[in-house]
Amino acid sequence: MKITVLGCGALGQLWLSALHRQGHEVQGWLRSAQPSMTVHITAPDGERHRHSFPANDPQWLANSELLLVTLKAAQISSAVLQIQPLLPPHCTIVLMHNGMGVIDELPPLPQTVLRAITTHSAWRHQGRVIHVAHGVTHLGPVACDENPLSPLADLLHEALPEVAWHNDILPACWNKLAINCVINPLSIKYDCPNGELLQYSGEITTLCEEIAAVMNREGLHADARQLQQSVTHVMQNSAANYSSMLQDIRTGRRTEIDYITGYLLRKAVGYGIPVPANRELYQRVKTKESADGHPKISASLSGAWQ
Ligand SMILES: NC(=O)C1=CN([C@@H]2O[C@H](COP(=O)(O)OP(=O)(O)OC[C@H]3O[C@@H](n4cnc5c(N)ncnc54)[C@H](OP(=O)(O)O)[C@@H]3O)[C@@H](O)[C@H]2O)C=CC1
Ligand SMILES: CC(C)(CO)C(=O)C(=O)O
Repeated sequence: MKITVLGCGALGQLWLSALHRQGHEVQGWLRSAQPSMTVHITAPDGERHRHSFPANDPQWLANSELLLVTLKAAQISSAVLQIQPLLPPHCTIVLMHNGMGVIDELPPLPQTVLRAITTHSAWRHQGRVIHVAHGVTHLGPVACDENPLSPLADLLHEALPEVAWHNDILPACWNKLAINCVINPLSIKYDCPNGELLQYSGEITTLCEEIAAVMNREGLHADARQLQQSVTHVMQNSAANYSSMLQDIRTGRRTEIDYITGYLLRKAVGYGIPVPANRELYQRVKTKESADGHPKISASLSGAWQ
């Protein structure tokens, strides 16, 4: 398959390399104007892969059957809208990111748009991508009436397993959102790796109760105790890791809080559900972002839950 990967950071390079090794024709789409890029991956078992890829070829884009978008949530809508007119109508666009709400920023497009979330873990270090741990990628449409594209899940699964197809991806997105709503901002509040958050179980219970209340109004049948179990499980499995949000704060980058807790707060306001513990964490992260010189919350979000 002819594929363009938009956003060639940690996750994007992982997919570029994996899809190439599976025999697909893959190019990267970069912010900087350059005709090629080199990817170095260190796999979880220590095996190393190095390969050069074409980049930014508009003709390649015009023939792409898949646009895999692996940008940070706030970067997606403007970047996709910039190149979308060059895509053929039969190209499938897959948005693979943490958080929710990006899809609402996009107008209806002629291309099919799918959502993906992943629990793979990768980070960039000295020009390399370290694939820290394998995970599961969940893929599917945000509205159940799309034509099933489960063969795409099979294709992605062959490149970088596990990939699971969902006829409705929203429950999987909400479960991941819930985990990120708890771990990411708490890791900033306590400035610690994920495992150290296990000691704040009372606070985690309150956060999960608020999140479950919003999820239930979304029709997801969430149970606060089960959510807390999932959160605890992720904290234990990633005990030594620093959350992506804490890494963003430490490296002076904009966080994804507006698409994680921010999304939850917007939904909570819409349903009239009080979520004070989550709001307190949201404001804490925004204050930290502003203190570090990051852009304040975007106009479309401002004041909605204050
Ligand atoms: N890494 C991981 O293990 C996981 C990541 N995720 C999610 O996946 C998404 C991507 O994460 P990750 O790969 O870590 O993020 P990165 O920041 O490593 O990658 C994003 C890449 O996109 C580039 N970029 C930014 N704007 C543009 C643009 N307009 N056009 C082209 N390229 C652009 C960035 O360039 P530059 O470096 O110059 O800014 C960067 O290389 C996030 O939502 C994250 O939360 C989810 C699970 C695991
Ligand atoms: C699940 C978690 C919290 C793992 O660190 C994550 O997805 C992140 O850091 O963004």
